Amino acid sequence: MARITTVEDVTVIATESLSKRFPRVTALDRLSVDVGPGVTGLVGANGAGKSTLIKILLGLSPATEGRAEVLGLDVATKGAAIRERVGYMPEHDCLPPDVSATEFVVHMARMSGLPPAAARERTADTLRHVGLYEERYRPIGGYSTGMKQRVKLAQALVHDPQLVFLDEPTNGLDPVGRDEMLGLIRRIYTDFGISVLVTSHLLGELERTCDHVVVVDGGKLLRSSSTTDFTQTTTTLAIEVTDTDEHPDGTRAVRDALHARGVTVDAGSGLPGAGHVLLLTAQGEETYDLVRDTVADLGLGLVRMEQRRHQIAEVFTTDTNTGADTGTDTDEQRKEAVRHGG
Ligand SMILES: Nc1ncnc2c1ncn2[C@@H]1O[C@H](COP(=O)(O)OP(=O)(O)OP(=O)(O)O)[C@@H](O)[C@H]1O
Repeated sequence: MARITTVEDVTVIATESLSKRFPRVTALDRLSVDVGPGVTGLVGANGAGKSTLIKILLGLSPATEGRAEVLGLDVATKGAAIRERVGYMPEHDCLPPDVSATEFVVHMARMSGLPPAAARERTADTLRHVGLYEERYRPIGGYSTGMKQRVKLAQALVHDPQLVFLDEPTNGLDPVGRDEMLGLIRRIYTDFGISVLVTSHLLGELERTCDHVVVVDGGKLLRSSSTTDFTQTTTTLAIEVTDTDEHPDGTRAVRDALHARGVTVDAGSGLPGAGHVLLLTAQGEETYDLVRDTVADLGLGLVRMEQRRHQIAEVFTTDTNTGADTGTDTDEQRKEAVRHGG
C-alpha cells in the first residue's frame, strides 16, 4: 500500500481564472492557484467557495469560466478519470444508518471497481488505519460524530487514490477528536504518499497539519503559501502584564518602554484579545528576551507572553488591500470564523 512519491515538482491541482456564478452569488471569482504534492489546507470562512471548488475539481459541477486540471486531467472533460484517481470526503452526513461501516466501505470499494476479495481486504486495512475496530460491524446509525467522520474518511481512501479531497473533516468534533483526525490526515500523506486537499474555516488547526495553505475569501484567492512562510510572516506575540502602584497602567508602561527600545507595538485594534494585551511582531529569540527584560526593569509581573494562534481574521486584516472584494455576507461570516477561531 505504501507508495513513494518520486516527482516532487508535479502540479496536483491547477486552476486558471476559475469562476462559478450562481444567479445570486459569485461562489468563485477568477481563482488561479497551483497546488503541489503533500497536505494542502484550503481555508476560508463559511461561504468562501471551498465546497464549490471541490465539486468543480471532481468534475461534478461545471465552472462558469476559466479552467482547472487535477493530476494533469482537465475537469471539464475528464471528470470520470479524475474520480477514479481522487477520493472525496463530503462535508455533510451522507452515511446510511442501517448498514455497518464494513458493509458500507466494501460497497464503496466495489463501486470503485475493486473485485470482491480485494474490496474486503482494502476495507479492513482502511478501517484499521482510521481507527475503527470492533465497532466496524455495528450499524452506522449508532456511531458518534467522530466515528462517522472516520467512516467517511475510510470510504474516500479505500480505492487507494492518488489524491483525496476532505471537506471540513473536523466539523462537529471535540478537541481530542479534532487532534486525532488531524493526525490521521497527516499520515495519509506521510504513510501512503496520498496527497490531501483539506478544507477548514479554522486557519489555526490547519497550520499544524498542512505543508501549504491556500486562503480564499468571497471566492477570490487571498493567499497561497507554504505553512512555514505563513507562520514567519504572521508571528505575533501577545503580552500581558500586571499593574503596580508605580505603574498603575502596566500595559502602557511596557508599550512606552518597548517603543523607546525601538520595538513597535501593534495596537491590535479590532482583533480578539485586544485591550490589555499588547501585540507585536517577534523578530526572533531576541524579541522574547527584550520583552522579558523590559517588563522586569519596570518591576511588573509578566502574566503571559505567547505566540498568538493565527486566525482567518488576521489574514483578512493584513490583506484587506490586496483587492479582495468583501461583501456584507462575508464580513458576517468572517466574524463568525473569529468567534470559532483557533
Ligand atoms: N447550488 C448552489 N446554488 C446557489 N448558490 C450556491 C450553491 N452552492 C453554493 N452556493 C453559494 O456559493 C457560495 C459558496 O458556497 P460554498 O458551499 O462553496 O462555500 P464554503 O466555503 O464551502 O462554505 P461552507 O463550508 O459553509 O459550505 C455561498 O454563498 C453559497 O450560498
